[in-house]
Amino acid sequence: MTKEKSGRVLVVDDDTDVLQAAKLFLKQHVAKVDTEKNPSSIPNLLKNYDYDLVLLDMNFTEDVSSGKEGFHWLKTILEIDPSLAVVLITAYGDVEKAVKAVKLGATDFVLKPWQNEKLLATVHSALNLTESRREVETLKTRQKQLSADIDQHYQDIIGKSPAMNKVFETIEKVAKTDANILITGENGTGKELVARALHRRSNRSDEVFISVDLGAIPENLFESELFGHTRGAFTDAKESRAGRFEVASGGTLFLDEIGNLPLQLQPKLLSAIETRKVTRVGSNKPVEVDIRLICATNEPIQEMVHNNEFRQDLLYRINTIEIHLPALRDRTVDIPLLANHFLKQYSRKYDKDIHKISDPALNKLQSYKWPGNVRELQHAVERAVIMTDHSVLQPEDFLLTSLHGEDSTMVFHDYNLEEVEKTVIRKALDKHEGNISKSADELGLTRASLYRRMEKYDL
Ligand SMILES: Nc1ncnc2c1ncn2[C@@H]1O[C@H](COP(=O)(O)OP(=O)(O)OP(=O)(O)O)[C@@H](O)[C@H]1O
Repeated sequence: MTKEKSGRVLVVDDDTDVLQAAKLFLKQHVAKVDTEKNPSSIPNLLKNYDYDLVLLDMNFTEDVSSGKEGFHWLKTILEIDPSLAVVLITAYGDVEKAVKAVKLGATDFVLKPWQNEKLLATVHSALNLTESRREVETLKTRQKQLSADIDQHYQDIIGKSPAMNKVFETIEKVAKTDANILITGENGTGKELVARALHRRSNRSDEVFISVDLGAIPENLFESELFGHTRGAFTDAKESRAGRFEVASGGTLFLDEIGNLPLQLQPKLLSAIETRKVTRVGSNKPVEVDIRLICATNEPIQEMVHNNEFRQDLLYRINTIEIHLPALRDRTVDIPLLANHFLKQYSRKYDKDIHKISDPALNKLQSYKWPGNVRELQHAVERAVIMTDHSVLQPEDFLLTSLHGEDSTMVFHDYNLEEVEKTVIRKALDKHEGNISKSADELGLTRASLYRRMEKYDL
């Protein structure tokens, strides 16, 4: 089977013989070849037709041999389409000018008279370059769109309590610096929301925001997830893979649940932060990375340092600035604000005409302990919006597990072992507010086997 020809080439030269020779030869190898004698037609041609490569003469007769015309047209082409490859056609003796042109953005040059194989090799590599540049552009656009979609769920940070005002002030002060930030707070208090807000307001906002939940990675995969691996580094490593540090380079890396980082990996993280280099598992070659690091934890990290579970030197590195998010029960003035914000969001989403939460319902929400914090409030409002038949939400629309958030009785509908196991796991998770390490400890399981069971029971 013959390979389909690809690549659309425009050749611009005021020598008709050169144009003819180029066309005759190139049309055997690429999809389309257009030729043009007059360089001032270039802008029009680029506007009306799609090209992947322009072969451009350096010297047009009007300004013989100064090459100025060539530079001028090179600049014009790249202004119209910066992803287009431009290969200059130069005479012997013009090499200096050709080098200058490459500095100005030309992809390469060929010397006149050319050897066909050489010309073809240059054309092919220039076409490949255009293709890669365009692929990168598409991927960047796609990635921006995806990030924007994710970010939509993380837009406004709602709050007017003094504690939240302090958080807003700190965000404004530190976002534009590259300082490492540690965000502390219970589950569901908005740590990821704050991390994304910091990224969005930083000088890296056009780059990626990569979030890694260290609480959700099995222990044996930690190292390769963060630092990458080479092919064959371990049994399952069928291909080389970049770690999250490399992927996040240029942007922000958000390490959630940093307290879960195994002690033996902590020196490697410390060294990555200090040297700004990472080494893939199975490799000896460090790769430079440029990241802004934001970490978050819901564990008492100072206590972990005290118990030798977290390295003091690593903590000093990651917490240049610390932002603490208070538990929702400690900022009850924010509850009506948040509840109304979620009410608006979910009435729109589920197309329901609910315009208010009654005062008694708000009182009920304000006296609840919210062990799952804002995330739990968000789900409570979502469920109320879906289930209610009222246009004003009433106390009975909110099903809160217990007004004190600590229901310690265990009720089994039968003694089916799976049912019992599921209930016990759910209770342990509730007790430790979703903290996997603590729940696993209490249940006498490894974190990995707790994850397996949670998956099995859909918890
Ligand atoms: N102040 C706030 N204003 C608006 N929405 C909030 C606020 N705080 C949290 N949320 C919402 O609550 C949910 C949980 O927030 P987020 O994921 O940032 O919490 P987290 O502290 O990172 O949780 P975890 O510790 O479980 O990772 C998200 O949907 C977020 O948009």
